[in-house]
Amino acid sequence: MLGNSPSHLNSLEGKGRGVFASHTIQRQTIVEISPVLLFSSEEYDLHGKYTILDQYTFKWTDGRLALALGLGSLFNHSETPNISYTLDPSTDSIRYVTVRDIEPDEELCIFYGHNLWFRPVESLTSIGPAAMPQEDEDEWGGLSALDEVTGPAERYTPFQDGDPDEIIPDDDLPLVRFKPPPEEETMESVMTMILVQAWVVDIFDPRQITGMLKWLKQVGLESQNLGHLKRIRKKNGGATLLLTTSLYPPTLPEDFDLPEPYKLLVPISAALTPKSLNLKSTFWPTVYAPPRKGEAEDWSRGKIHWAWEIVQQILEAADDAKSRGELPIVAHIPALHKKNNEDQAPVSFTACDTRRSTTHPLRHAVINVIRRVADQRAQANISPPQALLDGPPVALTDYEDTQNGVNYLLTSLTLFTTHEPCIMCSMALIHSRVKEVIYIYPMAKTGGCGSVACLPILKGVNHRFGIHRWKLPGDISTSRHGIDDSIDA
Ligand SMILES: C[S@@+](CC[C@H](N)C(=O)[O-])C[C@H]1O[C@@H](n2cnc3c(N)ncnc32)[C@H](O)[C@@H]1O
Repeated sequence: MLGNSPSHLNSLEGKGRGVFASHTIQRQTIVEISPVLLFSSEEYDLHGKYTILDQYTFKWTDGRLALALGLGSLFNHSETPNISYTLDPSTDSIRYVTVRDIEPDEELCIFYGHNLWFRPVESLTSIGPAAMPQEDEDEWGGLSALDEVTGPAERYTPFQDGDPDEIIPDDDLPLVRFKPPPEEETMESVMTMILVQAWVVDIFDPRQITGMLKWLKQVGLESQNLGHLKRIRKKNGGATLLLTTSLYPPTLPEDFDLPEPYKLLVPISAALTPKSLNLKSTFWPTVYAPPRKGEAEDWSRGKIHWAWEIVQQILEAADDAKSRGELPIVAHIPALHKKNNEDQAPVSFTACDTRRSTTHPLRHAVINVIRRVADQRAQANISPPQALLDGPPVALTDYEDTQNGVNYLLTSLTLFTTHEPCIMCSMALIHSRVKEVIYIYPMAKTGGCGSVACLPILKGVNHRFGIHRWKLPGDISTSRHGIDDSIDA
């Protein structure tokens, strides 16, 4: 270690030399500025790629090849880097900056890209060969053409071992929860709440109620997402039974001799305050669920593992989008399970931002992915079920137009996105009733999920969704998915 230098070299089994912190280093500290040696691709093809330098060279901003001097060539790779780096063509140098606080003797690592030419020591428990580099996509090293391509690397994924149901404490999570200020459900927000159309049926003989509740269970209607509403409303000695909020009424069991079901407007969410309970219950008996202090869903090991994999996938998809000339913004909705049909393979949706290729200013990744879900739903709903065909003729388009709530496309679903959604996209997510949003890069000037504004907590907005920022891979300004911070994602 030289003088007061923040870092020093050391060796690690399986990695060779690496750079280590000499003392505690704070987040956002420049730990190294390495001048680079630049040489042409012809020189590289003729000589460089046949030498050890091949493991240290990478593509410079203008297509030439670069070798970092100083410590720059000695940072090892990590999937969870604590150092980000910026290429500076004006000084032909690279700046290395810490992305979080660093402990003394901790190794300082950067992220080389997804196409490694070696197996990282962290992944040695997994089976299969390491991936080969692809010249155009790699940011670091391994630029020589290789003899055979052996498939993608088995990625090292934290949280994959151990009990998947174990709840992980917030401090150990790879993400940060957005904590909205405490809220009160005001009369105004209750008045602007959105109601949804539901099918109900009158039951005149109270002895039939138990039988009908059993029937709901048998046909799977009981498990529908209506936990915020009571099932039965008492009426003139009889009762009205809430059946479903689906587009079409269910076919009722014949042995009960019930009248035709009809539609009613019912609240879309539980009541947060006694006042809203009174109001909502005038539409339909509603459950009272005042928000518990600090209420937030726990993260299990299994859920983090699931999310981790998806985060890596969308980062790769953003690389792809970038290589096609699009903005490197990707949104993904995993595993859309069809209700009451568990045999159906889960469907997931991914879309990237296509503003550039379509020259259409609204083709944001989030809007594109919601559209995909809508298209899929539209296809699934193309023909009316038998119950409707048996009834009086109804024009399908009129029928759909009158259905409040059929457009709640993302109920119970999580949306992943590389960049914090802009205000337009955050509003679209509210309309779609998404359950939670996980984004990687905050957008300080345009983000609608906590940066510039937080749409789901605005007055008059009647749907809340959870917001999480993934802690990786660090600062957008130095990331490979960096975009102009005035662009709305
Ligand atoms: C740019 S050099 C880094 C410094 C290198 N460790 C050394 O001693 O010269 C890249 C090489 O380091 C090794 N390396 C870097 N990160 C690694 C990791 N996570 N696991 C195993 N080897 C790694 C690989 O051999 C790779 O070709």
